[in-house]
Amino acid sequence: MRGLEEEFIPSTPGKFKDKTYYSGNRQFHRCFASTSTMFLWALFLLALTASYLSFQSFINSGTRYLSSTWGSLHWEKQVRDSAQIHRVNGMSVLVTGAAGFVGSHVSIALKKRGDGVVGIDNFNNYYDPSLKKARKNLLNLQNVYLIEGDINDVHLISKLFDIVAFTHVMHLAAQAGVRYAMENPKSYVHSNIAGLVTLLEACKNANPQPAIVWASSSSVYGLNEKVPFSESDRTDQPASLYAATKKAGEEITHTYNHIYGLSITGLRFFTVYGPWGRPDMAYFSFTRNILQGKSITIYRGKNRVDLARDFTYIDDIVKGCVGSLDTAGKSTGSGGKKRAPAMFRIFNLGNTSPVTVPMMVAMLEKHLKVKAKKHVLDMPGNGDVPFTHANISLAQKELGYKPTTNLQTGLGKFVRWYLSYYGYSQEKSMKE
Ligand SMILES: O=C(O)[C@H]1O[C@H](OP(=O)(O)OP(=O)(O)OC[C@H]2O[C@@H](n3ccc(=O)[nH]c3=O)[C@H](O)[C@@H]2O)[C@H](O)[C@@H](O)[C@H]1O
Repeated sequence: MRGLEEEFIPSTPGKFKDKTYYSGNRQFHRCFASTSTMFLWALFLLALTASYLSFQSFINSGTRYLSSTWGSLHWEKQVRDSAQIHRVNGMSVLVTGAAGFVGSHVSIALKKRGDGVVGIDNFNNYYDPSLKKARKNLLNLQNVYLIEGDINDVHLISKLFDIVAFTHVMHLAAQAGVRYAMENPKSYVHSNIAGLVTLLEACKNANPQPAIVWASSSSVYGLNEKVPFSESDRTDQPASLYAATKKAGEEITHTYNHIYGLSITGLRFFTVYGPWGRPDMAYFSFTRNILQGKSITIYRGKNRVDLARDFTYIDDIVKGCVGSLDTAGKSTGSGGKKRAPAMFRIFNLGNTSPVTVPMMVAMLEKHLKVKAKKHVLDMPGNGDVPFTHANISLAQKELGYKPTTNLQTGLGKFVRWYLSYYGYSQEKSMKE
């Protein structure tokens, strides 16, 4: 009887011709050979995959570093560099709406004095985005990094707080404009309510929590007839959806202050104007139309009373914003929990000297040296209020706020900027 070994391994290979054995052996060899080949192939494929993956990760890290899209290493570096503080006791500020009128001015003022600034703006087309791009170029010159993104983007906002321990948030991103709310109500809810809440959630979760200064509006005084408007006056009669969303913002921020210990300062801006302003505002569109020889519509209130605004020059508003950041108390929460009561403030930032709309037009005519073609119309029921007038004593006391530019001077500066930016010609004005 052949042993097991004999059965499979011939004593003299090639001599033994047993068919059964031979074919079994061949099968064994085939089987052995194919297993080892497969093993080798598997090893080879494994090595190939490993080297491919490491090459891919090398490529990825290179691309991540070089790419400027958000989340890339290069992007993170730009954000960190821009947030770097260059003065003693400086702050690191996230400015939302930084390509906007007030946002761009505040960002530059902060950066110039050595604070760290990172801007974010969604560059929407409520008015010509090319003006926003031009403001972005100004910010670039001052080394302010401006991210193109929406405050509703939860991932982007929380990523920003992961990268930088912002000490302050200057929240100026909003859907502005009183009358446009009738055309596009949802955009007010999207930016002024949903966007605000997204931002506050990120601030609440941040560690450390930043102090927040944000733009409310004089429009919250609505149909109030008591003048001048004081912060303690009633604000429960908004005349437009814009005003209602700003008032809602005041209530929402109060909630986050109360529950999570966020330090909040709300600023009620009064019809801000000046160089690099918003083309949708009356002083701006009137200038364009006067230069183009087109007529302008001047609204008139009940009983033929002229409408009036407490027009406030941009540099004064910037001082109020910076003063608010400088005096803001720290937020007290951490890990989403309030540790102690935090500061909650609301200030009027106005000029304290209202001017009627026809008077404003007369000033523009003087600066432009062109007569306006005026078309006077009774104020339509579109959300407008007949007048605004700020009492600024609280801001004076707490922030040292003191407006220094009257409308005549401020419009002169605006017109000089307008002409240098757009020129006199109609062709250039079409850029708006
Ligand atoms: O303080 C604010 O919180 C708000 O200020 C600004 O709103 P308003 O004060 O309404 O400014 P603006 O539109 O320039 O109209 C000025 C005057 O011109 C009158 N007006 C306007 C247009 C027109 O064609 N004719 C006209 O007579 C008009 O009836 C009004 O009497 C911001 O836009 C707003 O976003 C918000 O920040």
